[in-house]
Amino acid sequence: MDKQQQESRSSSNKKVDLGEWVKKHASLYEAATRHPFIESIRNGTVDISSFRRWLGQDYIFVRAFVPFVASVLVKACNETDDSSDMEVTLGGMAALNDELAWFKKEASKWGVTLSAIVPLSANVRYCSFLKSLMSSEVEYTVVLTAFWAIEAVYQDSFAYCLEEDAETPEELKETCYRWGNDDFGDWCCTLEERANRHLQMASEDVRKKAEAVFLHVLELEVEFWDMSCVGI
Ligand SMILES: Cc1ncc(CN)c(N)n1
Repeated sequence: MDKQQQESRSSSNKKVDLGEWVKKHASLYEAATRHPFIESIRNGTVDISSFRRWLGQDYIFVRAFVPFVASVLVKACNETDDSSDMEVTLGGMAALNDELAWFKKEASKWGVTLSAIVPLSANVRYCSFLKSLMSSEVEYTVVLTAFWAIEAVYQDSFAYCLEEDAETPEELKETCYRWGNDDFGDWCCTLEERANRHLQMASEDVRKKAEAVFLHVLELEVEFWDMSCVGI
């Protein structure tokens, strides 16, 4: 075995997992999952105009998220022969169909006209980041990490609003339940396991890219919540 092979063998043996990155970057992870907007839902002081802004902007985000998830699915089919990867991503795609219908129903409940929503700059930045990840140049391990991080932030944030001591207003519980429910939590864990498996096999270079993408997702999530709160 030559030196390069030895290096690549030893890097692939190194234990990497997303839980370790969450601990390593705990303050940014916390900023994304315990944001003042989320805290305000949880303690019942949420400003309803902020909630309505979030709802309209998130509908636009989810529409941009669909082609991103489709691109993850294409990479899963091309780059791995493990059917579990395809199944977990396909499950995510199916959930997005319901999610878009849910946004329409919720928008009419809150008097938000979705066709009139103009994407705000934090949303534009996030959607263009998703687009950049759709390039065939971006490795499957990197996009799987991004996919997990994007979903995990919502799961963690909204599950927090459903904890026993939360004072989330009744009319917002359905929103929190959408991402905070246990089934979605289990699905996120499966996605995390798949991503960990690929990170474990990846080169050091790909792991570095995946970690940078994980951090960038957290920053964009913070900006997205900030955007929802402007003016309070
Ligand atoms: C901004 C954002 N991040 C994550 C999710 C969860 N799919 C979402 N709907 N919107």
